[in-house]
Amino acid sequence: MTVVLKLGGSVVTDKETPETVDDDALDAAVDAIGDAALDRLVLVHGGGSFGHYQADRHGVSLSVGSHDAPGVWAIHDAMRRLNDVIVERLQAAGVPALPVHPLSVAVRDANADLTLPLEPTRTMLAEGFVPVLHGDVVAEAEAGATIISGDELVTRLATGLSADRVGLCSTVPGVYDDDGAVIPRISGFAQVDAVLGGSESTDVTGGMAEKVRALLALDSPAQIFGPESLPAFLAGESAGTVVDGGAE
Ligand SMILES: Nc1ncnc2c1ncn2[C@@H]1O[C@H](COP(=O)(O)OP(=O)(O)OP(=O)(O)O)[C@@H](O)[C@H]1O
Ligand SMILES: C=C(C)CCOP(=O)(O)O
Repeated sequence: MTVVLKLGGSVVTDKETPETVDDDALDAAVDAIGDAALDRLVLVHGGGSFGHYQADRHGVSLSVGSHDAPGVWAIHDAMRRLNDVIVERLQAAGVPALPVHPLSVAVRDANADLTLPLEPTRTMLAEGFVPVLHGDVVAEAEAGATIISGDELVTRLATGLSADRVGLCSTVPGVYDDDGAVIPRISGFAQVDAVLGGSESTDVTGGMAEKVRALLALDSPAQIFGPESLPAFLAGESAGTVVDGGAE
């Protein structure tokens, strides 16, 4: 059973304060992951107040690249430092976590199509490690370097590793409808187009709308849920909103 789980940057950082880890939220997530002790778990984390802040500052986004090496490095460095904290906390809780930095392995061509070699992640999994990837900057032909979101990594990993379960843990308990109630199941974008806004704070990768779009493109159902439902997701229960594009 292969599980791909993204810890939202909004969950593990204080998104309003640049480069600040939300220690309590991260510790709670790490405890849940440690308690679940899953066999084949791949983790991805987002940028929160680390990557998005730096990306905004240096004018780099999913579509706008940069050739400014110090700027590109500042974005990567912020993400790497957040990744360091997450890997260290996981290891301290007994989880055999190791980093996989997308900048060093992934690339986009001149059409912005992504190549993400999965061998490092696959081999780590086979050897009993828990690979921890993160939203990052990647080299892009004719554009310098652009952002890759944690959500895009999740969909690539889910497909490439034939994941059995996919979860996005965000700050909200699921995708809200017009009345603020959690929608139990989304099977097509038209169903939610009107209610899906972007993220409330600095977020260069599109917030909830892009999450739903990305998950709808998967073959298997995925779940969007809040931190309170992380133990349930890890236990194999359904949590938050199920996004099931295969049912379309
Ligand atoms: N209909 C909706 N239902 C739920 N959340 C919504 C909706 N529309 C917009 N949002 C916003 O989407 C946010 C979640 O997206 P965001 O990109 O911040 O999540 P994340 O993955 O946790 O963070 P990051 O992108 O930093 O990793 C919520 O905090 C909320 O403000
Ligand atoms: C902004 C950067 C570098 C990463 C974005 O990843 P996300 O928070 O998953 O959208």
